[in-house]
Amino acid sequence: MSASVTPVPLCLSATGPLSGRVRVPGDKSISHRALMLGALAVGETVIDGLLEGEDVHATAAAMRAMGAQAERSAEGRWHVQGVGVGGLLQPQGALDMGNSGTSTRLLAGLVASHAIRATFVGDASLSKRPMQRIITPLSQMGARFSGNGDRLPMTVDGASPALPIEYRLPVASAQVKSAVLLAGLNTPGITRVIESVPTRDHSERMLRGFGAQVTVETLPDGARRISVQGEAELKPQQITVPGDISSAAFPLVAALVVPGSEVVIENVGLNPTRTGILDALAMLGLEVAIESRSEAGGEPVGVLRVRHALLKGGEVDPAIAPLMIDEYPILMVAAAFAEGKTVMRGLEELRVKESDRLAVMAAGLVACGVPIEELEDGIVIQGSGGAPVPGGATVASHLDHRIAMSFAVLGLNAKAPVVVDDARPISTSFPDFLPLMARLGALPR
Ligand SMILES: O=C(O)C1=C[C@@H](OP(=O)(O)O)[C@@H](O)[C@H](O)C1
Ligand SMILES: C=C(OP(=O)(O)O)C(=O)O
Repeated sequence: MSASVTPVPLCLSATGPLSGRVRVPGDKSISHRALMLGALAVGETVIDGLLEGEDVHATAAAMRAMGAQAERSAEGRWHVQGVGVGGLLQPQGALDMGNSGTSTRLLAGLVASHAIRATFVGDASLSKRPMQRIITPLSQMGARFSGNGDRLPMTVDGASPALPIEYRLPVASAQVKSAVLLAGLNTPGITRVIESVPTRDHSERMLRGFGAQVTVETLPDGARRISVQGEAELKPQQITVPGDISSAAFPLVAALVVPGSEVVIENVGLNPTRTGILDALAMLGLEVAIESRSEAGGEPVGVLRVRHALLKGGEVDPAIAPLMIDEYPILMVAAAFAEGKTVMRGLEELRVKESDRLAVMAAGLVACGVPIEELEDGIVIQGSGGAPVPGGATVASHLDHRIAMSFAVLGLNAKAPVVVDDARPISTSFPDFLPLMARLGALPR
């Protein structure tokens, strides 16, 4: 999916203080969902602030291939003409999901309850990621899967009518929860998902916003049961996508680790199911200041101000993992500069992201001279106490945007430059990462 077919290395080295005010691009999770639900509504949904990263483009292309229209107008506003729940058409070719797990798993849910067949393909990273987690519940709803076991390429034959199920998530995963809820939209009766641990709730919020009947109950054991009434009629919406806290985390940690820095980050989505990174930093002694809170697209938004600070090592409560799952790589970079040891556990899910983020971060940190111990489900990092880390290594990004951006940030306070072997994956989620960092004063060499 990337424009260039050869790796594009990126070299970052120690910089002076970072300063300025920046605005992060639209939230990736919310952008995918806005396109999908817009494509299932009857009429035109208008979206402002959509993330224009490769992952979201993969979703837009898939919705077009299944009959919806999704176009960007000159001023950057997206217009989606939906086909209505039940109206998705058989795509003519394979759906190319690129690097995007969210596109694949949520769209498989949509296809699962339509009388169509779709084949999903992806890049080398996505083709290694497990799909059994969606195959199990969607098969119970009547969809049939064939292809390559629980890996892509994967063909889904949707069921019509699909069967409503009640499904308890065996792993904390918003993608699996959303796949089942989206399948439930075109399923007669009520489809229910139970999650013992809360995960990002953008699907629930946006389904309600589009007029679907969604209820959330707390069960006696504390789990949440989310129910969606099937054969829903979705009403088109006007959506403003808030900025992505997962993207904001990179300039935030950059300001934290580069001496003398002070950075303001605008338009940061602060949905409580996404703000675990702020809680983790607070556990390590840093309260990030939140200024002027507002709301966008049914989600809380705020302005973050962060200054250089010395974190204190400690234990990050594993219970917050689902609320910051994508921010662990950059939190590990923050921990590399803390005073003392930081322990992060409960992170098995990191092993099945765009790369095995535990192994890849561990290898990159070791290469950059940061003492670590990799655990089965986590990592222990010995911080430098604020001093520059040695650096002076080339780190492999393994087609993983968050790994590439994390090591770019590490390079900003390293004795010798840090090279990321391939920066192309950054455009899956944060195409403007380098220009934004440059505006703050961090220029690649
Ligand atoms: O639902 C979503 O939009 C996402 C859920 C998370 O994945 P899991 O559900 O696999 O934890 C997260 O890692 C991913 O970046 C986006
Ligand atoms: C895990 C991620 O995304 P996805 O699962 O959509 O590939 C991510 O963005 O960090």
